[in-house]
Amino acid sequence: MIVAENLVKEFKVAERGPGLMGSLSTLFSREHRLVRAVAGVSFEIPAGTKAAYIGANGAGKSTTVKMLTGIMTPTSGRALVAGLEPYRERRRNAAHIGVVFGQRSQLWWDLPVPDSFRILRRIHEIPDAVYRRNMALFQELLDLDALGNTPVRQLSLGQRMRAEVAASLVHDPKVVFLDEPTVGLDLVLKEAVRRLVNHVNAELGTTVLLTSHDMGDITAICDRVLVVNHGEVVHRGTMHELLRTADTRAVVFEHHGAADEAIGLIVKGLDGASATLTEDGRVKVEYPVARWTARQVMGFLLDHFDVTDCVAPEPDVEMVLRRIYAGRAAV
Ligand SMILES: Nc1ncnc2c1ncn2[C@@H]1O[C@H](COP(=O)(O)OP(=O)(O)OP(=O)(O)O)[C@@H](O)[C@H]1O
Repeated sequence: MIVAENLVKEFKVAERGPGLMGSLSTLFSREHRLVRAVAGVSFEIPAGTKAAYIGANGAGKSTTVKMLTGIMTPTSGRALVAGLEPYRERRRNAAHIGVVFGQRSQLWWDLPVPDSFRILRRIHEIPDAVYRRNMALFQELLDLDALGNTPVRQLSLGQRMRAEVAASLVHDPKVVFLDEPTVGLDLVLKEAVRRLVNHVNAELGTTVLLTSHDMGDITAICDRVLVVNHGEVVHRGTMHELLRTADTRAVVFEHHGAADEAIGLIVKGLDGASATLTEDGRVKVEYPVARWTARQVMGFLLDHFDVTDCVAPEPDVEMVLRRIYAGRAAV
């Protein structure tokens, strides 16, 4: 449904000297450098998939999404969304995609939210039954009525984002691009947006591409993950596969005996491992996977302690991503 084939986007940026004179000379300068925001990205997202497109600030996510939504033309390579090249066929493409861009609004700035929806209904020629069904769903989950007749420009960020997410879905698009869709929302509304996106995906098979720094959004919505770093995709797969790239694993256990003695013994016996006391009085062992297998660590614990309970928690997704962003892991 969404295909990126070796997508590249370069920007020509004027070289700027220091200080005010530097800024002024930029106006006349012929010195430019090329910024490679997206450096040959390829991926395929099948219909009905909910994919996360994640990466550090400046990694090239928004630029990729701008090419996929037709706002920008690639320097080279090709994008296909539901069979169309978005930047060549912007109007046809707009009919079957929905977009939320944190900073850009698809609503009419000087009009109240209900007016924007009436206009969108006309533009997309949305059948009555579809419009009514969707507006009822948005009301139930996002309480759009509460936004009243305030012009969009006077809404808070969170209020506007509720309307933006609804507007992106009002015409039953085949594909929805969500760039930071829960920014500014409180916990209850974040949850509502996640439910809405999951609902339309389950009911209508809507393909979702989500860009977010909010790990809660990613784990609650996405079944696939693409991680981009310095303009290139460095990981693709399921969330589980992403977590398996962690270079440390953890085991948390309870035992009959003193925790501080256990901690000392573990640090001595398992080279490179750390052991800490958890808030609820259990011992957490973190070990490098390059040095120890789970079997060896479990064997050590069972040999040395009278273990009464033991769990192996999933690696922390933020820790895994920090490592990838820092350039120490490319999968
Ligand atoms: N119009 C532009 N002109 C020049 N450089 C640009 C332009 N747009 C983006 N860039 C540069 O391209 C790189 C990628 O930017 P992009 O906005 O795609 O990153 P991002 O991954 O979406 O970041 P964030 O998480 O901060 O939103 C950055 O170095 C940015 O400065």
